[in-house]
Amino acid sequence: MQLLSNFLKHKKIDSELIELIDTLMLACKEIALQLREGELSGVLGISDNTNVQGETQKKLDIIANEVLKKVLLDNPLVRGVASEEEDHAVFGNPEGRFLVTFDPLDGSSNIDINVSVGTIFSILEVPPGEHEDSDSLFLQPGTQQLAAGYVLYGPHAVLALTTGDGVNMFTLAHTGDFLLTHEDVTVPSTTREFAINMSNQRYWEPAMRDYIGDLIAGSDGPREQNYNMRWIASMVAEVHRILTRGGLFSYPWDSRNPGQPGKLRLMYEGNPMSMLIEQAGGASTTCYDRIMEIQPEHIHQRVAVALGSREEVQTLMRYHQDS
Ligand SMILES: O=P(O)(O)OC[C@H]1O[C@](O)(COP(=O)(O)O)[C@@H](O)[C@@H]1O
Ligand SMILES: [Mg+2]
Ligand SMILES: [Mg+2]
Repeated sequence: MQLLSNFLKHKKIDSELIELIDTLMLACKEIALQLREGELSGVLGISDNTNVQGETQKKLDIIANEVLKKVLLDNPLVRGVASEEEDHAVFGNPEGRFLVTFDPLDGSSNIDINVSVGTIFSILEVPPGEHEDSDSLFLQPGTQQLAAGYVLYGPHAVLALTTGDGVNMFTLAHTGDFLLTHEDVTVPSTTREFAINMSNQRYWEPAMRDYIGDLIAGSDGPREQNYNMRWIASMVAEVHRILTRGGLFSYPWDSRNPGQPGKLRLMYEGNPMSMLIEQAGGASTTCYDRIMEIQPEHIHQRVAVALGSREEVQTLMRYHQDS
């Protein structure tokens, strides 16, 4: 089985990008180790802090964030990083070529119950020209991403990676190497499985209520077939399932926070997951528009998300367009 860096060299990926991905994986391996020890290393539970989005930070949110920040900023290729857990972007080498955004630990409500969590990342290039260090360097649409991926810390740790030429998966071996385990992953275009937090149903737009209502009606409704439902409350695990066997995942706008486009974050969750899903032949939208074409206005911007098997996402969009 091929090593991650050999595979990327073989694919003729830019050597600096390979070096950056290797650096990211160093951090993810460290996070995987901390997670493995659980209660034994005293890393479970909540901290006394809240992040910029007003969410209580788990101890492991902070640890994962610190590991990624340190390892990445030690690499001179990195100009700066933006994290879900930091108020503003943090900068390293002024001559660095790359910008990295990350959700250090996605699905952190699952840590204490020993259910899968993950690190989601996106790699951008510093735009041409002279720029001061500021959040605005990161405000590029998802179409500008050079690479994106996640490491899912499940029963085994697995990296899903795209550098803009398909999606490949690598499993973390006991030797500490990521080895190629799935090449050219594709999302089936149709599905009978959906993932959404049904407890928010009464807050959704009528179009979303109608769409999900028709899935639930199954063979007795207009879709004339039965659908199954999953909700892990860990986007990284839901996307991994979709990359593995298809499906539809949505965290839509809801009226609990009417002024907020959605719960998930554009730069740390929406864009990287959209790039992976699109590169695997799926679709990723806000229910109305392609996520990767959104021009971000601030780094912590939120977004409504509906992604997965292409034909099912198109059906969901038709419900919204017709409403
Ligand atoms: O608890 P809810 O409202 O169902 O939200 C679950 C969603 O929130 C998230 O946990 C948000 O990510 P974080 O854990 O990084 O804040 C997603 O992974 C998941 O899809
Ligand atoms: Mg998250
Ligand atoms: Mg998180």
